[in-house]
Amino acid sequence: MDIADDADRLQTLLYSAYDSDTVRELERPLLDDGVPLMRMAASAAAHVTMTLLDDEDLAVEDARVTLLVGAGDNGGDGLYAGAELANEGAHVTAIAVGRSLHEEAFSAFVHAGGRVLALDPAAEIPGCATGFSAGEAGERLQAAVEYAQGSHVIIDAMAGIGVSGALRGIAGTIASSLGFDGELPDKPALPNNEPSSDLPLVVAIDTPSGVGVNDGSLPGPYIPADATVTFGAMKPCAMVPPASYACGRLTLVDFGFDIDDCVPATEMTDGDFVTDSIRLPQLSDGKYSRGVVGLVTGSARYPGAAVLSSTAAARTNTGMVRYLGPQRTQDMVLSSLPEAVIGKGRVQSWVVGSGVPTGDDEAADADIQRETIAALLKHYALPQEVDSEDGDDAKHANALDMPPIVVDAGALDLLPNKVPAQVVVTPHVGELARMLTRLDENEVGVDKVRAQPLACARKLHELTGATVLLKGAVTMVVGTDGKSNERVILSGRAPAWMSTAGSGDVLAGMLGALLAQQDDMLAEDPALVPEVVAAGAYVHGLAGAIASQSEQRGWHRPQIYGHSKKQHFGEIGHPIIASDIICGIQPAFLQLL
Ligand SMILES: NC(=O)C1=CN([C@@H]2O[C@H](COP(=O)(O)OP(=O)(O)OC[C@H]3O[C@@H](n4cnc5c(N)ncnc54)[C@H](OP(=O)(O)O)[C@@H]3O)[C@@H](O)[C@H]2O)[C@@H](O)CC1
Ligand SMILES: Nc1ncnc2c1ncn2[C@@H]1O[C@H](COP(=O)(O)OP(=O)(O)O)[C@@H](O)[C@H]1O
Repeated sequence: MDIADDADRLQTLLYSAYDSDTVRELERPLLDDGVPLMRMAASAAAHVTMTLLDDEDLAVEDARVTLLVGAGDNGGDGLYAGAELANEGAHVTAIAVGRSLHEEAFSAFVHAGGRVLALDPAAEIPGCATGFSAGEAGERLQAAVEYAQGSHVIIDAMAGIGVSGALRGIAGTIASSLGFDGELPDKPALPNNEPSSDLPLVVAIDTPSGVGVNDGSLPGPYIPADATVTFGAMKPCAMVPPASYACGRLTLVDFGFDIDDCVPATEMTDGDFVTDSIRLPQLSDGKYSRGVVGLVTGSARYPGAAVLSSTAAARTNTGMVRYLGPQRTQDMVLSSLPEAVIGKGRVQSWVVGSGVPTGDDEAADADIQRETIAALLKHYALPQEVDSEDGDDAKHANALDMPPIVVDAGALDLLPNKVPAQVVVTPHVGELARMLTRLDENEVGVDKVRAQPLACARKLHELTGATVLLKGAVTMVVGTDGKSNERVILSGRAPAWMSTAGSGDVLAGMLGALLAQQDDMLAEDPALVPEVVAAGAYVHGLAGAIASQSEQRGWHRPQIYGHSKKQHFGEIGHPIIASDIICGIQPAFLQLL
């Protein structure tokens, strides 16, 4: 990545997340130069807290603040932030959840008038009572939880990027008492990630304690935040659900990390990224060179999907759509889309399975669409073993030469075990759980996919080689970077109004169209597949946002500390049906080009 100037660097920071090891490498040269990162981090966290108090019309001198403090540097940030708030007149109490505290931050905190309550009987914190009995420890814990619940703000500094696994011990008990354990974060989908007005407000230091920092999972108890102040660069938990839903409003404190040679762990699409994936019509173009999409979608049982997917494909900057299906769906497609061509012919991409029954469906046996799809998908099967026999090499070459294909809904259970990267599978969480159960031969429940969606999408990519698009409020794409590494690109553009029947059929058609436009480039460079697919999810989300007149979205980029403008009140919008998303496609292109 070549980041030409600071504006480009900031733009990259806003849409990239780096894993904790990378962040530690990035901070090292600054720490070696004596840059006071912890003081800078703490100061930003204190300011964000004061802004939140101000928004709630609470004077800082009247505010009761509870700090939950771990023994590491995350706790150090919290204590310095607490010291600044105490110096401003707030009443700040630190609850120590570990056996020690960051020494200098602790003394700054005490010097500013902060109080400390230790919960671990074996704690060694100068000036704090230790060595109490188990019974007294239980009473202290209960008192600490009640105190925190009764305060105006909780600053969560129990653990940041140094956490390993699920929160255990006192930190785990505090998190399950004040937050959630086993439940996913949920709240009304509002524009601008509005903090709730319920007290206490929760400000997380760097990351909410208990979330999977590097994969956005929720391995155990965690405390959802109204605001998270994160340092240096985002970590994946700031953009990958469900952890991203627990971060609330994000503020990024830019330390000036040199990210030039760093590969992000996850990237989020933005409008500029998407514009690069759209092929503009050329002077010499004809309908065939602009891309022809072939669709085997809809069925006697679910005919509407044929119309939604074909119309969406036709509207997404393509030369032509060819439709294959039973007489009834053909008639329906033609009556909504007279431009469609019925029957076989050359295509630059396929879309299969939307509105087709799955193998478990009683309508599956009699469904001719499944037969057509199964026959087509056989051409994409790769040999399972690397040391293949002679015939397998030819099969391998044929599979690689096939046009890109979007495998949706009822076609997912027909996917061969190993396929090339131009095969794009588009499950929602339930479908992903079923696919993993089939391919991994272990029962994978929907709850597991909900708690660890990125890990599950990665697993499916690893098992099959397919580019995986997992649908949700934040849609995740896991594909290849072309050098045998994986690339994760997310899109959080869609408003929650888009969770409506047929929305996924529209997405499948749009993806097919974008892939058809780029088919020659994709064959040369499979690393483009996840880019084009994530761009498709973004355009789909934007079309839905335009249709629903909503400024709500699955993910909001962070505010850069010190650069933030006051947020305007965004429009929540109104309900839509999937056909409305198709009407939003043209204005979405107008906005992007
Ligand atoms: N990046 C930057 O530029 C800057 C980073 N900075 C800050 O440093 C933070 C990283 O600090 P860090 O390395 O000290 O680790 P940290 O997050 O405090 O966690 C360690 C503590 O957590 C505990 N613990 C661990 N696992 C646990 C579990 N499962 N359940 C329960 N407890 C568990 C562990 O306990 P132990 O295992 O020792 O018993 C220990 O007490 C970073 O997030 C940011 O805030 C800023 O200061 C400035 C610049
Ligand atoms: N809460 C949400 N916020 C934004 N978009 C969502 C949300 N839930 C689902 N979506 C989007 O709606 C679409 C639903 O697709 P799918 O589940 O396949 O529905 P269907 O099968 O009815 O077409 C996906 O593109 C998904 O990303």
